[in-house]
Amino acid sequence: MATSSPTFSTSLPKFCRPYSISITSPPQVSVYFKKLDSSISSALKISRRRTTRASSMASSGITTIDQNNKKVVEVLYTEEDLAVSLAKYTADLSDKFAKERGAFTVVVSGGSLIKSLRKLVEAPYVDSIDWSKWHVFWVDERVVPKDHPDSNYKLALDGFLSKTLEIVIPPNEEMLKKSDHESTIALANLIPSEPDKTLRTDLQDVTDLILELTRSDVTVPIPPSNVYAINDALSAEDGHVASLFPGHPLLKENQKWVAHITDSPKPPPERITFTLPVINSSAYIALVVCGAGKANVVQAALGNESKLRGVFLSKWFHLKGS
Ligand SMILES: O=C1O[C@H](COP(=O)(O)O)[C@@H](O)[C@H](O)[C@H]1O
Repeated sequence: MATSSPTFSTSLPKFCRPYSISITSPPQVSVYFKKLDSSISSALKISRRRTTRASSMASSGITTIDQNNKKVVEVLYTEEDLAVSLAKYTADLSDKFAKERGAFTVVVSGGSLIKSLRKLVEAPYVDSIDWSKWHVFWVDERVVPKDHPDSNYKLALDGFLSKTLEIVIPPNEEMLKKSDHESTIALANLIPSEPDKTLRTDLQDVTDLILELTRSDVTVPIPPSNVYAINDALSAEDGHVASLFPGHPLLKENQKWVAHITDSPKPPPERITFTLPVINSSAYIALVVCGAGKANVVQAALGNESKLRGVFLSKWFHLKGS
């Protein structure tokens, strides 16, 4: 895993320029699903032909293994099992990064992922995880007030983060009232930094924030290699990741770290999002897919015509038959 600290200029860091990013190769997914719908099975044929190792059938579902003997795609049959597996995976990574780097930088999406992360704030993980090492970012945020039901920030705070740590989340009425682009960026990115573990509430463009973190001793550089990004995407209607929608020009953005979208096909129309090069510079990317309506997009994504253009997954959690 790379540990280099990039040199920054006022322009975009080198590793965000097209094709110069240090990224891991997309995992060779070896798939062997016994119980998939015929539509999904057919989409998996190419992968299956490439299978070099058999999958194992765990009590909770099917685990697939790549050529490096790493579990890549895990199909769970209940949402409960998915949440347990996701918690273990995340807790293990937290442990690894905390020990190796002294920090664990996590990027979360909104959506149903937050509910699926609930096991992390239950025993045994809530006590075993060193939460003080966590640095949490949002992969995308809707431009709405932070107390709005559509806010990914609020979703994660209510459903997950406020139940962890002894994080003191100072209510900041002024910030909560703001709905402008800048405040969304600032508040969408919370840093429970040591030692006070409080939320950062100053207005700051997220790019500057990342650059500051990158330069600081508090944590190791975010891109290219110490981030764990967890996405809940593949929405029924489109198959987006973060606020990057199939067919949208923003998918091709390769100069900015964070981009603004004003015509999101999924409401609300105005959002901010990490760009694909930044997402792909994560050391680990997990995709959590729940919901019957997502079957078609799963088929496309696991097949050759991926709608997740260019997202290199480390781990895919798929809830079967929901
Ligand atoms: O709009 C968004 O939706 C997705 C997924 O939502 P879900 O309802 O299908 O779970 C989420 O990944 C993203 O962060 C969010 O802004």
